Amino acid sequence: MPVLRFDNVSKHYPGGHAALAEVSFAVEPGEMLFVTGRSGAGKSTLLKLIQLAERPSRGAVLFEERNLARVRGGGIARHRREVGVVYQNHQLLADRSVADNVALPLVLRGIARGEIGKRVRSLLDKLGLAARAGALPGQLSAGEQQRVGIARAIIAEPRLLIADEPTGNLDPGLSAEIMDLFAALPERGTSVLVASHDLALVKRMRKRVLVLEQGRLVDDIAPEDLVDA
Ligand SMILES: Nc1ncnc2c1ncn2[C@@H]1O[C@H](COP(=O)(O)OP(=O)(O)OP(=O)(O)O)[C@@H](O)[C@H]1O
Repeated sequence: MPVLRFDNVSKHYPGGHAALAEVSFAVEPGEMLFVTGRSGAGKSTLLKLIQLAERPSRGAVLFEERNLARVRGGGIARHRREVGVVYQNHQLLADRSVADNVALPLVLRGIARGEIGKRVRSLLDKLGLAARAGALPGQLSAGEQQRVGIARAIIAEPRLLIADEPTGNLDPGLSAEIMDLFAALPERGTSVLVASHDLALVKRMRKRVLVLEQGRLVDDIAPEDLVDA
């Protein structure tokens, strides 16, 4: 059963042209893929539909075969807990430590304090952030901040992780490091969908690539069909 399925999805913003037009694709459990396209092609809109930040004008978005159109009220918060989100600008809480930022999704789920401490320490360790646990976000480098953002997005082991231009502010070396982190996630069973316009980086990762052009899905490229950047 796919984790995520877009079935003929179109999105028109009020007064605008089609931001997405008849887009269909499915993401399998543990799969990593990219969505790419020029500025305005519809990448962010596609991710917003998955988080229920926007609703489709036509067609259906299905999460584990549940039509998100039927998810309303308290169901929206429950759905969002199953989808981890990594933002370009981190959106970390400036007055909380790294450990507290990463712990937040577990605190919101009411998990016991001792268990939270254990899970946060173990993940920070894996991401090379153990020594920064007590630091405030403002004391970290851009790459470290992005790793904290990723840690927060994956600590509760979401079924799907989505990221919008997660390496937008980072230099090429750090971008590659962050992408490698994402690529390791499917091993935990998390599917990963990354929007990026950095074609060289996308090609280097050798994963499936969806190509959007003016809201249309014009290509769905298998890893073995990617040519070298
Ligand atoms: N809230 C909105 N209201 C009206 N039009 C919007 C809104 N959000 C996006 N659009 C339009 O929808 C289209 C797709 O935008 P979207 O942000 O999804 O593209 P994108 O591929 O993510 O671009 P970028 O790489 O610049 O972020 C664009 O024409 C954009 O102007």
